[in-house]
Amino acid sequence: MSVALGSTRPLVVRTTPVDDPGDLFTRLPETAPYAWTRHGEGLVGWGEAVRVAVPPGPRRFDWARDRLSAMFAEALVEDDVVAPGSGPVAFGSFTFDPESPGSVLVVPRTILARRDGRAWLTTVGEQRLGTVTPLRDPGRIRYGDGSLTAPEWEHAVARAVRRIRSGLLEKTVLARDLTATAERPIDVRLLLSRLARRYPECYTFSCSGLVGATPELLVRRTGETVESLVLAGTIPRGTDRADDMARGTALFDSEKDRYEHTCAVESVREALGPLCSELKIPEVPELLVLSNVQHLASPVTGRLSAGASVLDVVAAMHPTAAVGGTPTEAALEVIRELEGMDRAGYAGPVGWIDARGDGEWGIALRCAQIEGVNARLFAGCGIMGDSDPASELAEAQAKLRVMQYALEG
Ligand SMILES: C=C(O[C@H]1C=CC=C(C(=O)O)[C@@H]1O)C(=O)O
Repeated sequence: MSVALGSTRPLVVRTTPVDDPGDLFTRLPETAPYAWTRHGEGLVGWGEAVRVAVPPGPRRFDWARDRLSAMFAEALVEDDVVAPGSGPVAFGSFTFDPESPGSVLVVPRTILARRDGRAWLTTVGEQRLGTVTPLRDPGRIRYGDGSLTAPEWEHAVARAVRRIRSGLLEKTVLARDLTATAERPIDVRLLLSRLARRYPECYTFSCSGLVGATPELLVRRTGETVESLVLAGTIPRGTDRADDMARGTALFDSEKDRYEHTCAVESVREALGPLCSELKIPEVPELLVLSNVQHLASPVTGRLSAGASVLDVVAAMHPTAAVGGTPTEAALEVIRELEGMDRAGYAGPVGWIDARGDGEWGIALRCAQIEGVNARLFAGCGIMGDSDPASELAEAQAKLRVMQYALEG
């Protein structure tokens, strides 16, 4: 099923260079902003020229690719920039579970981009300048439990640990949700600005109400080159520099975290290997230090052997063991049974694709689904046979603080 807003005639797309627009978020109108940025660069969009509801099912990525290829192939495009992200672009968010509804692709009416010293504006159809209103504060935020209370979630972690120890699987990832209610409608632009300022290393995203700052790049495709940043293994930040360094070292030396990380790296190797003629994965991870936590991180690069689009690569990679587990099917079964919730877009792929098949997709972590005054926040942790439920809860709380900060400032 697909729903096209506006005309079903070919899209008329025009991309022109523009002067450096500065902070991209200051150009966004309040209604339905789209974003994918890091270190002040990337794409923001607004208005909806086309919205496509992707039907659930195991072939949803292929369906989405075919639908977009057909739409982009018949578009009338004038592109004076010709760079990844110029010409027609769709933002997208896919649910974690292929059987859950809610996966969506949107071609914004206007996209403003800034990258490598260049900036450009893409318009689809008639140009309508969105009115930029001042950012609005949502007022006091009240939090509530999501599907499980904290003790219930610890209990679920303990059950997962028992399953792992019984030999049914090696690793799973359990997530929890929190609800938040604001006094006034939540202005997504305010969340984006706060997230980008505090988490410049992360990819700040907004797509159809799913808003967050993820450190985990699932895949960037630029022509034949693919890049990914595999994360798994986490420790909260320390209280001072010495404590921070000690924790970083402990994370690096932790057998549990190193093995958890290896599972995630191997799942990426398995997924990318068949698509690539060349794949470089470092033997030893590095530390990624964020404002709230530190992660074990492995930057991966590869050369695509056949003309796979970024969505084909996403299809092959999702779900990695950083958000699913090892082996995948057994881990997903444990998640379905123990989490007691639908993850919706959390831990699913989020990002953008252009008509050349280039694009950037992250794993939607450190995020919330926003609707009016309501938000649903998510965070999860890799669970191993020696996981301690209380430490996993503390880690989940540290991850939830990203969106709590975005809401409260
Ligand atoms: C599942 C999440 O994080 C994943 C990514 C990085 C580190 C993780 C960990 O150490 O557990 C998780 O695998 C989340 O942030 O909700």
